[in-house]
Amino acid sequence: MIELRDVTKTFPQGKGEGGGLRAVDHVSLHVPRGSVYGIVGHSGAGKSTLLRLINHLEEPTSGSVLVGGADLGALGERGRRQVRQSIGMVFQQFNLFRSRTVLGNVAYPLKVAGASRAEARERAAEVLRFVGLDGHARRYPEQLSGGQRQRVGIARALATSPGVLLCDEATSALDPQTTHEVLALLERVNRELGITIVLITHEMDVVRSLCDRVAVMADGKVVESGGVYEVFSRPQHPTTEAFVRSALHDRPDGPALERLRARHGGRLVTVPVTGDAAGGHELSRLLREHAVDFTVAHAGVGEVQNRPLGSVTLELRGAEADIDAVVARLGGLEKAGAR
Ligand SMILES: Nc1ncnc2c1ncn2[C@@H]1O[C@H](COP(=O)(O)OP(=O)(O)OP(=O)(O)O)[C@@H](O)[C@H]1O
Repeated sequence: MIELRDVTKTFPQGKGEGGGLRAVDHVSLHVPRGSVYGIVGHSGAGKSTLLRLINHLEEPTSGSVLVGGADLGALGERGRRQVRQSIGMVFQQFNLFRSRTVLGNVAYPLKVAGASRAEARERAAEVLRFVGLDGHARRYPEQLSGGQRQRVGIARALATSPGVLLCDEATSALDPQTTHEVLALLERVNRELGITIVLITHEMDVVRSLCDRVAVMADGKVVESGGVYEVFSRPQHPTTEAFVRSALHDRPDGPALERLRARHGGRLVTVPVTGDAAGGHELSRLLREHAVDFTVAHAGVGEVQNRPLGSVTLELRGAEADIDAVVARLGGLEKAGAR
């Protein structure tokens, strides 16, 4: 649905190499039709610029951007406008017109696209029903809560029946409960309307609950990408590792590990838990074989894409030689805090 081929965007006013700032640096990315694709990264990593390249609010310095097979760079102004109309956008700060009603906000892009007043109002009412705000059509944005405003933002983005929805930190200004509701709505947008979603966020929890695929950006580059479960279970890049740990909260950090050591006299090992049940059986067999006893000292196991993921930190007790044998056999399983 969306393809970026070796895309670079340099801003001339930056202080980087050759006087320019490379906000997006040789990025290639493929977003399959019907997927929910998350782009994560710290502030300044280049996420917003990447999103703006997809709907051609920014032009790439080099490389090409294809949406639905059409190369945006090769299209004329009219073609680009058409492609842009097939892409909806949702913003962190909602960007609603304060002086227009909810219905007026949602009808606005339809009027711009040339719909009659009656058509625009009818379609706007329809999308407002979809987002559960049909009773609020005559209100003004400031009479609504943050979550309701974002639902209006989503309704406005859906009004022109786009094939793609781009979300720029769509839940970052919302509290956890409202975030949950907006993510559930975006999930319906994807599942019921078949709309491809690309969202940028600095919260891995958003990726975990909504996305099928994820790309991690650092310094303008995509440092890692893949299926959400694969990236969560085997992060390769330090930036990814930090994001994943922030969502899973599964391992004791340095100070927590010190407290565990003070509390538990035996040897501490951290063992990953994945969807692979065989790994769990292997662990209990090892402990039994070597007559090593255990206590759970710390655990963080949840679900990612409906499959278990996390880790447990165990205190092992038994003869030193037996514990050594278990720890050695854990081999591929990760040892942390072992002493
Ligand atoms: N129009 C512009 N002119 C000059 N520099 C820009 C422009 N837009 C972005 N940049 C710079 O490009 C880099 C990437 O910015 P971008 O907004 O894409 O990052 P981001 O990952 O979205 O960060 P944030 O989460 O803070 O929005 C930053 O160093 C930023 O200052």
